[in-house]
Amino acid sequence: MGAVDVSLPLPVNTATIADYIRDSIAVKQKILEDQALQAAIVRVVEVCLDAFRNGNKILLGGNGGSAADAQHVAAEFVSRFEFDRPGLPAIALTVDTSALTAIGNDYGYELLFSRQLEALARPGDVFIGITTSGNSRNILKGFEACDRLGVIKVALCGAGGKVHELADHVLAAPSTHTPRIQESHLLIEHMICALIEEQLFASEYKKAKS
Ligand SMILES: O=C(CO)[C@@H](O)[C@H](O)[C@H](O)[C@H](O)COP(=O)(O)O
Ligand SMILES: [Zn+2]
Repeated sequence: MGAVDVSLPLPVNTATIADYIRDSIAVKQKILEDQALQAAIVRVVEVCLDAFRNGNKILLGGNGGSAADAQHVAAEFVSRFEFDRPGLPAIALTVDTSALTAIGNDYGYELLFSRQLEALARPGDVFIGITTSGNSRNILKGFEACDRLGVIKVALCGAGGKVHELADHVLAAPSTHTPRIQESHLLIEHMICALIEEQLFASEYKKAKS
């Protein structure tokens, strides 16, 4: 067998790469200029701080790339974000393959998050549902369950979708394009983690920043 040809069949289109970067920056620029969205981010931080201070927890759910986000954020709370400090209670409802396959198989994929919320959530907890379309049925059903359970509903979404009407707090990336929305979600998620860490652990924060 001859050497493997690892070159791409077509020349790499650097114009396309530049367009991707520009599009991503454009959505983030809109977030930079969107005072209402920034105020909503602060309100979500306050809601999460209240939950942690009252002994409650944060639960997160999402599909595909947003499932990865749910795990990413939960790990940042439970382990650490920017500096060492005690762990904070957060659970990604996307990680237990036995629960996910049992619920999907026995009750249906739509009930993936609502069933786990019914089992794990307590009044005063916060559910962050991450969905770029804003219409994923399992997230919508999750929010319906929150109403029955006294759980605060935060939607991390894009410009459209039914979650806008269902959630208590809507953090909408100003785009309808899934990858661009996901890139902005990561920015918003990291801002929320940073602000919560700073508020809860002010002296450790100051030490880490000095
Ligand atoms: O990561 C991506 C696309 O960038 C995909 O895996 C994407 O997350 C999946 O198609 C999801 O099922 C989309 O769900 P949603 O964001 O509309 O709730
Ligand atoms: Zn993706």
